Amino acid sequence: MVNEPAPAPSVPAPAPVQRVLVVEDLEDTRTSLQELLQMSLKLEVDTAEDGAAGLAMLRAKPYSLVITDLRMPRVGGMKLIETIQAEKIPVTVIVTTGNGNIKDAVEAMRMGVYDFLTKPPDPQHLQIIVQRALRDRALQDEVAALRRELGERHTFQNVLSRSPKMVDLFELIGHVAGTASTVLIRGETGTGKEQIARAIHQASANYRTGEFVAVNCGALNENLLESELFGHEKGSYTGADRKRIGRFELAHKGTLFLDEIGDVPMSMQVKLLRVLQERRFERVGGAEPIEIDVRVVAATHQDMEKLVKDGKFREDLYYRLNVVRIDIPPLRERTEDIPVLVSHFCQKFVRVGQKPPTISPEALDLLTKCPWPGNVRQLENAIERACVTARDGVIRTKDLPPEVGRRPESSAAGKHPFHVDLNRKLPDQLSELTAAFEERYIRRALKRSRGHVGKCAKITGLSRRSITDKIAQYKIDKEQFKGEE
Ligand SMILES: Nc1ncnc2c1ncn2[C@@H]1O[C@H](COP(=O)(O)OP(=O)(O)OP(=O)(O)O)[C@@H](O)[C@H]1O
Repeated sequence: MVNEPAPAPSVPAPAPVQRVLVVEDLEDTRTSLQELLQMSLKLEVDTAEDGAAGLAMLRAKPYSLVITDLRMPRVGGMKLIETIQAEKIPVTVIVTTGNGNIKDAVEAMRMGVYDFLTKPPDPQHLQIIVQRALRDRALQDEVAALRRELGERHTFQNVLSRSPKMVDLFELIGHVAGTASTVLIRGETGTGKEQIARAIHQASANYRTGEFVAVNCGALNENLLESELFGHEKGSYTGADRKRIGRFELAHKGTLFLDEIGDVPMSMQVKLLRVLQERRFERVGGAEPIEIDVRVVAATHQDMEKLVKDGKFREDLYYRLNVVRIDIPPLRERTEDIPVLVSHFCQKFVRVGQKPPTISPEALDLLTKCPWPGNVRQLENAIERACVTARDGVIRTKDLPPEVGRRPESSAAGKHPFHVDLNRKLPDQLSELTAAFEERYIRRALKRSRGHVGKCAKITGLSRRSITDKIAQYKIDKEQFKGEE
């Protein structure tokens, strides 16, 4: 399924430069605020004398921040805030208020404004609040842009999908990106858990400047895992002849990907829980606490609730990890992704100096019907192989591995041809049997005639026209017989 692109937003796009609008009816206050912001923070600052004028300016050009008085003639600050929200204008609002009107400011805060300042504002305080508001606005705009990108393109950081379930998941990534939350990704092997973890890292404004560090928790025994995650001091155990920096430290300001989290031994689970709670740990054999700011993304193919129920995984750690949960559906539940993935892998594995191969409809049909127990990785491997064997730039059924369900014989394969099912009517079963026999016969004849329709017609005693019809009816890829005997 291909979703329609999101409609173009009807509000002005977020401000590319950080422009501020001061809305204030008292001329002196208005100009002094403008000058202060221009001089101290070098910002571009416009002014309006009331809410109506301010609104007209907000609709005409993009601003990052509005600093507005609440009590003004014509349209006051509250009305301005309400309209900004109703029209979804992407701008941050700070209100200014006289000392006696704190109640109004509190009411405005309840409506979702960023902060309030009492008049006359202290210049230093004003600078700090405005800088913070502009920084947060920039982050919000970035996340919003990212969400639009994810929603529209169905592609992010090489994660491709056309499936509505996956597109929802992209939205979730966009949301998670703006937070520091721990994420638990669940999915069968090869569904793309690590790739999604990388996408979260890349999308996170706060963490993408650091490293993406992956650890396969299932591949290491308890001691190795501890030293791998936390590092060790020189001489902390026999053989530790040098200090070693652990993965948590390497991932500082970045993302730590804990793959196969369900395999972490119980004693290590306690240690992991402590780091997640306190964001600090000591190296093995060390006493000095090391503070870290890391986003943890864990992944598993296991049923975590069952592990918890069976006493193999700590419940408290499970809840710590499961703050945001991402379930990646298996490929067989999103077959609409198969064509787009196939074409992506054809481009990835194109042979040097050649154009990426195309795929025959019969081969694509087979790929769509395969249950793919190894999911996207298995599909990737199948296409990599097919790119090598494909002739004339086309991947045909014969280029696919047998496990994808390539059946040179009857579609009734697997069942005894004379399987009698008394729960079904005889004529129905007879016509199925005839069709299965016919398909088998035609395949054999095509094989002998090396895919040549005329010769196949001679062998079968049917017309060329009938052979062509039968080939279409049974979805036979006659090209696969070329060169075979
Ligand atoms: N949606 C996708 N678009 C493009 N490539 C994908 C997608 N999903 C997975 N892949 C590719 O499939 C392969 C397997 O993905 P990945 O290693 O992320 O899976 P995994 O779920 O972490 O596997 P495992 O459970 O075995 O650790 C990778 O080469 C990855 O690039």
